[in-house]
Amino acid sequence: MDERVLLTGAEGRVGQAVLGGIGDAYEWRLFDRDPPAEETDHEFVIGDVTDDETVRDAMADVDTVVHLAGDPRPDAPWDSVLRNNIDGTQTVYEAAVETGVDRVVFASSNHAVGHYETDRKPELYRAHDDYRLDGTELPRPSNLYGVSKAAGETLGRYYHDERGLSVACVRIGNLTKGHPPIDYERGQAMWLSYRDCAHLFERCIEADYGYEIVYGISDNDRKYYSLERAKDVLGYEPQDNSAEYTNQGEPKDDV
Ligand SMILES: NC(=O)C1=CN([C@@H]2O[C@H](COP(=O)(O)OP(=O)(O)OC[C@H]3O[C@@H](n4cnc5c(N)ncnc54)[C@H](O)[C@@H]3O)[C@@H](O)[C@H]2O)C=CC1
Ligand SMILES: O=C1O[C@H](COP(=O)(O)O)[C@@H](O)[C@H](O)[C@H]1O
Repeated sequence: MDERVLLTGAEGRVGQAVLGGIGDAYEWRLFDRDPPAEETDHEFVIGDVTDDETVRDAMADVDTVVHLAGDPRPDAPWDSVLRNNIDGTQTVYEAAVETGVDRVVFASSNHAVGHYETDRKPELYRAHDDYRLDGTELPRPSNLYGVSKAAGETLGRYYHDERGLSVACVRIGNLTKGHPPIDYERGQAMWLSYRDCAHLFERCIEADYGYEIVYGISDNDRKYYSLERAKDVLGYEPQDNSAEYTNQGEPKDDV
């Protein structure tokens, strides 16, 4: 509870999953350009992540930044990802080193490596296929949004190597609440449940590391992302598996 954590993009889906699971575990300062939709007990800063002064001020006395704010749309246009994702992320890293923050956890995406799927789909989405990406591969973005996420990872590498910041980049799969994506093989292979999401970000706040790229998915039978690095370095222990649900999202126990 002594650890003070700044959460950018707190009002979004990932932010709500994190706060729903580990909202009581830390002293949070929430940050979003939108005001809170519901009353919150946590400190809340309304601001834009491209505004360096507001971002620096929000980092006062902060130990860790969980940086989620950005445009999450796979089809987002260049001007939006350039501003919200690339400029915003550089602003966050720079403010972190200037204010003495220990670590930044960056929300990267499956779309940073989407083109590894091109010649392997749909087979790699299936449980019998043992092809795995493990985080050591070069980016192969599927869109300009994925390019912006690869840029965020590279900025993190620079701020770690040159400025000594600890950085964990989580290539998040497909976060959905309650059950895996319906009728969508790709989404089921990279499903991240809400509780596994909260637990993974808790591990990113707690573990010791220099610079890491890990995959953020549940322990799905169908997976094509390795979870070894997240388990070994962060101590990630996922609880959920999309194979426990039907293609329509019903728990198999109930069917
Ligand atoms: N939801 C998912 O399955 C995945 C999400 N991600 C990444 O996780 C992060 C969060 O995604 P979601 O919660 O799904 O998106 P979301 O759209 O639900 O939430 C994003 C939040 O960031 C805020 N925001 C956007 N631009 C901002 C700016 N310039 N300054 C301040 N606040 C800003 C928005 O107001 C919103 O509350 C994003 O960076 C996204 O790229 C990555 C892979 C999968
Ligand atoms: O990065 C993201 O990825 C997920 C999954 O991508 P999809 O193309 O299979 O839907 C997406 O839902 C999310 O909005 C995005 O931020």
